[in-house]
Amino acid sequence: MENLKINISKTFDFISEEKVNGYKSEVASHLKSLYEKTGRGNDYLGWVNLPSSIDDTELADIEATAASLRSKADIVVVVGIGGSYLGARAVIDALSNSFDHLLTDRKDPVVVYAGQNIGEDYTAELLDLLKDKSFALVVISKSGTTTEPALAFRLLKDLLESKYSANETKERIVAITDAKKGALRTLANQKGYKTYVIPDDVGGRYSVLTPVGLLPIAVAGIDIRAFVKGAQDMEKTTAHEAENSAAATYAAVRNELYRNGKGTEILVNYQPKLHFVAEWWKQLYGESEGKEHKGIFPAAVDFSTDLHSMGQYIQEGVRNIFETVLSVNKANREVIIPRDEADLDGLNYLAGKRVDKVNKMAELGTLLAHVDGGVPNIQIEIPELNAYYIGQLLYFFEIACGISGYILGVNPFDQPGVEAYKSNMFALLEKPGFEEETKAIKAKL
Ligand SMILES: O=P(O)(O)OC[C@H]1O[C@](O)(CO)[C@@H](O)[C@@H]1O
Repeated sequence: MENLKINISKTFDFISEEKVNGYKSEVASHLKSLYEKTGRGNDYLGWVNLPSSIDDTELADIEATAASLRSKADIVVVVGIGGSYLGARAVIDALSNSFDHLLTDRKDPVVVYAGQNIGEDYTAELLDLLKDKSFALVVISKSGTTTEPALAFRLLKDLLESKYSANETKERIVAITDAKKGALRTLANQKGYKTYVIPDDVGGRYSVLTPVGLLPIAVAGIDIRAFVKGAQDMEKTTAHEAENSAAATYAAVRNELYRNGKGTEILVNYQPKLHFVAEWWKQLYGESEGKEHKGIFPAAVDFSTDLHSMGQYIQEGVRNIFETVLSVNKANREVIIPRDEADLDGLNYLAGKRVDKVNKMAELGTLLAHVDGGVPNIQIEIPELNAYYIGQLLYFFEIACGISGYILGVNPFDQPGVEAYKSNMFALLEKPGFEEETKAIKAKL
């Protein structure tokens, strides 16, 4: 198997190669602090060795639970938000048929999501859908107290309980949460649900290689062993190549771009299946680096779709952006463009070529146009879209994020800023214990 590669040559019109190389000793020392767990936020570094520490028993247990849910349910609802949702969705969407939910001759249950928003219509429509369907729940919350998934879980659990016996309901719920703390842990223990533990030292956005990601991914019928193997190989390669690794290069180059006025990074894909990899990446980098009034703003686009909406801005708007392109070498499927006698659409010059050829030329043409327009470009080359390379990619981004956050000079493993909206929401909802905040916030209205 190959490794994914990084190409930063198209940044050197904007920053100096020498300067990027100058980060090497700093990167080496940050990698050392990650491996030795001595840097800032070191009580949340359990993810660093997750790939190499997952054992066969754990994988087999997850596979058995997934098999049981798959045999019972036509729809499995994954309830969670943020890091308790995005990793699973990123991998499942990247590796599933684009029209998965419409396939009728299926052997895998349809995976749908809840608790990642508080939309009442979304909730009502989901409850309507599930009423007459055989479904199961995987509820995921590290804290066990996050409002969005707790609310969705209460409603979905009620529906399950109204359809099935207490014992059958129990068989259809799996909870993934803290070993001891939180409302979800208390409930799961009381009801006797099958549970998995999110280790104390693994934060939500770094948890895709724990049962948080692995169980839903296995439920979707994806080979979690290949996914883990990809991450393991990336863990080994990064440790071995250290400051010369793809992760080290990515961390260095994006910080050098940031120091040169490029405060927004746009993650670009040309495969719509990667949309949720970008959503996962946005949380990873946004929550890790956006603090102390610092940090690159992580944005994302799906090309060529968004070339017809965002392309103008990227080409000619404020020059504070750079792009990181997820470039997939080889499409998994082949579609040949047919010849047409009349050629009224003028497409015969493409006859006999693959659709992927057009996509690749759109990618290359865009890269050159954007660089010419003043947008530095980083390319991450992924040999093909499969579980192994997605495993490599996600671990690559995680370790690069740890290094990058340390270069930036922040703690990449906390997220204190997320509490502000929660506190306001609780005050406005008059949650017990928030009486003072309620008074204060009402005075502002
Ligand atoms: O797993 P939990 O505790 O429900 O948290 C979900 C998400 O919410 C956050 O804690 C932010 O509120 C994220 O960091 C996390 O990924």
